[in-house]
Amino acid sequence: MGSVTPHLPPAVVVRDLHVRFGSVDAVSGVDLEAQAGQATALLGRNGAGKSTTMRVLAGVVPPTSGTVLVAGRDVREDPMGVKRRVGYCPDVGGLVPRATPWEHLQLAARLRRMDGWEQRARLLLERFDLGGVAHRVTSGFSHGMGRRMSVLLAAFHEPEVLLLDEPFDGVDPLGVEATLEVVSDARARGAAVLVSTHLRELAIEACGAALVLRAGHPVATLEAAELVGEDGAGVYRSLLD
Ligand SMILES: Nc1ncnc2c1ncn2[C@@H]1O[C@H](COP(=O)(O)OP(=O)(O)OP(=O)(O)O)[C@@H](O)[C@H]1O
Repeated sequence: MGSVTPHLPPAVVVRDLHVRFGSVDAVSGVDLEAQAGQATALLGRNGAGKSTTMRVLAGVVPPTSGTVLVAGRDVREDPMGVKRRVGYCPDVGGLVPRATPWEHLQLAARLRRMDGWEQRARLLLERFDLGGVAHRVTSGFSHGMGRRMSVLLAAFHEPEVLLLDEPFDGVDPLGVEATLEVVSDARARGAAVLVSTHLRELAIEACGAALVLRAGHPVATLEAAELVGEDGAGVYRSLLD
């Protein structure tokens, strides 16, 4: 009998997710599966429900209803377990204004008991062109510098599931390149990656598949190839209208 590859459960499973804030239905009926080694984009206009979905996956916002499993943990039953297994770059905030990049990485390493973290910290800081400001408090950072630092911090501990919410927003080409490398490295070591963005072209570069949301509803699941070029732009526009 030939050898059989063991069937791994998906790293992320979302079934019929609903999130309601008062009278606002932020997310309505989202289904999603992400496998280890895959990157999936969450695409959609402002207010489509991308960040809310990411916050649920990060264990920060509880689902109103539906099932959400991240790295085998149920976000409702074990949000701390989820937080331990993900790396989350929120769409805004996430950095301590009075701490330096080095202090952020030092604290993350201590909390996660990472050995020999200094070399990886230095490498990532150089990759994101933050080596020169490693010891400057982040309160003075530009928007793009803050974005780059948030992506770096999310990926630093090599999480099972990497969640990047608007990682390209206001980021220069070098930062975009570094972020694409981080996504590619994470996939290569078997992490599942989710990238929320409204930038179709960067979603295609970073991810193999995309879930398009409109007003909280899932409207299509596409292969990245279906979104390429003029034809892809047309497909995307038609999904948003
Ligand atoms: N804490 C909250 N309280 C009330 N409404 C909220 C809250 N968070 C999100 N919403 C609403 O939920 C909807 C989805 O918002 P969300 O931030 O998830 O969209 P998004 O796709 O990430 O948008 P953007 O591209 O602008 O970041 C919007 O109508 C928003 O106003």
